[in-house]
Parts: sequence; structure tokens; C-alpha cells
Amino acid sequence: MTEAIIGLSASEQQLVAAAGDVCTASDTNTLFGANSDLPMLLVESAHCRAVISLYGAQLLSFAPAGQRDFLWLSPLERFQPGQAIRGGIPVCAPWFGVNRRENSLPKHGFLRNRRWILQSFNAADEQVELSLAYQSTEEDLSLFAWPIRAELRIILGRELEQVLSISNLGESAMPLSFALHSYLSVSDVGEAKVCGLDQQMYLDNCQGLSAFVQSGEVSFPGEVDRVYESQQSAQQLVDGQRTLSISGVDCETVIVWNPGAELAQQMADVGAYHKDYVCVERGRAFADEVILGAGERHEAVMRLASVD
Ligand SMILES: O=P(O)(O)OC[C@H]1O[C@H](O)[C@H](O)[C@@H](O)[C@@H]1O
Repeated sequence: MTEAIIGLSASEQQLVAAAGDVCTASDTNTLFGANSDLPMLLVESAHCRAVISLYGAQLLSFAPAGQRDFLWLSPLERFQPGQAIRGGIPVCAPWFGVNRRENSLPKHGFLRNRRWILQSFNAADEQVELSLAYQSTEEDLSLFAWPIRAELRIILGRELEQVLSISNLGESAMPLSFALHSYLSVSDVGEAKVCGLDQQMYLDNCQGLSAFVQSGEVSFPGEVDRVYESQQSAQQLVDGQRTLSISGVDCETVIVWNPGAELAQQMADVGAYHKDYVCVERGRAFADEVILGAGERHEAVMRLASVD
């Protein structure tokens, strides 16, 4: 057994071994030269290359063959256990942003800071599909009173699909908000535009969540932090020669975020690299929050595709 798979359980190692050349168990030191050894999966198929962190069930890199990475991962990231990884697609749940009932709780819930379990891996001709799961612990109940089970299916082909499902294992109705918080790579945030939100109402998180109406495309002259509720259609991130489409099912809240130069300077893991990404997130938050009855489950799908 090599050092690289020490962080995996026996059943995870079996799944990786059965996948053959398509999947390799690795770690943050091997892949990113970090001073840590968080377990990572490297997927290399005929159609794409991807890196998945078992901490947070976080896809960190996804590049279809012949294309540049869809995702941004901070070059300053240090991959320390218990700290959210800056980049890729963090799973923010069971609440999004500041908890609106108890604002002292950690931002964006706890799922992005937990070790998920690899529960299946299937490689077919056109795509690779893996699923990761997390079931909340006694410790989590002090943060969120309802026990939950979360499952994330990651489907990797020439496009990317993520299916997040969260079940309420408790005995009473549970408030759920969440986001698949995609950090999308751009060549220059100053030139990037997000289309598909014209004339939509948004809550401006830079102005105390006051409501405004979007006029035209979203551009990024400085800090932008906006929440568009109840969006049924797709958005497009236009970045020079590349356009990415972001769409979803049962995740109608779209969050568009870039901290801008000034705020980024105060973020140790962003700094000048804020120019290299735009977040176009999909989830359910604010007016789109879900109330899940005892035993109920919510499933959301997000798709990212290049439309060049
Ligand atoms: O720094 P984090 O906790 O990862 O949050 C990063 C960002 O997430 C979302 O996009 C929010 O709308 C922003 O207000 C927040 O700054």
C-alpha cells in the first residue's frame, strides 16, 4: 500500500482499485505541493480530467479534453483540515451564507468542512460517475438541530453535472438553504460578463441585501455580491473566447460573487488572484429556502457546459 492512499478507508480503496486507470487516489501534497495530505481523487478519462477532495466532497478541477479548466482553485490555498478550501465547487449547506436564525454559526454551514465518504464509482464510455455521502454526527447537532444525510453525485464527461440531495432524518420540519458554490475560472474578471439575468430582481449583499433590478449583463468593476431568487433559466459566463453555461433544476437561487480588489486584499487566500474567477452559484436561499418535512429529501441538479 502506498502513502498516497493512507487517507482512504478499505471500501474506498476497493472502489478506486476497481476503477482501474480512470481513478487514482492521491493527496494535497502530491497534487498541489501543499504541506498537508488531505485525500484526493484524480480522475483521468478520455473525456476529461478532474480532481475531487473527499473533504467537503469538493470538485477542485474539471477540464474536458482539449479545454482549459472550468474551475478556479486559489494558488494560495493551504489545504488545512477544518478550513474551507478556496475554489472549485464547495457544497454550502445546510444553510447558505450567514445563518439567518443564529448569526454566530459558521458561514455556509458545515458540509464543506467535513470528510465525506466515497460510496460508488462507475466509469462508462462517455462519462464517469461517482457518489459521495455524509451523515451528520452528534457534534453537528449542536450546530443544526436536525440530523441530515447528504449525497453528492458528480458526473464527469465533456460537461459537468452535480446532483446534491439532502434528507431530513429528524422528526420535525427543517429549514434548508444551500449552494453549489462554483468558482469559475476567467482570464480577467474586468472583462467577464454574466448574461441571462437582465431585468431580474436581486438582493445586493454589498448594500445590506437591498433589492434592485438588474440592467443588462452583470460586470465586475469592483465587489459584486448579488442574490437572484427564483431563476428558472440558464446563465452564461462570457469570458473572452469561452462561454460557460450554468443551469440547474430545483436550485433556482443564483448567487454572483467576486470580492473585487479591495476586499480580496483582506482575504489571505485570494489577494490579487480575485481577477481569475467569478462565482456563479446555484442553490436555494432567501425566498427560495426549502422547508423539508420529517423524512423528506430535496434533490438539486447543477450543470456546467462550454457552449463555444
Ligand atoms: O468566504 P466564504 O465564507 O467562503 O464566502 C464566500 C462568499 O460566498 C458567497 O458568494 C456569498 O454571497 C459572499 O458574501 C461570500 O463572501
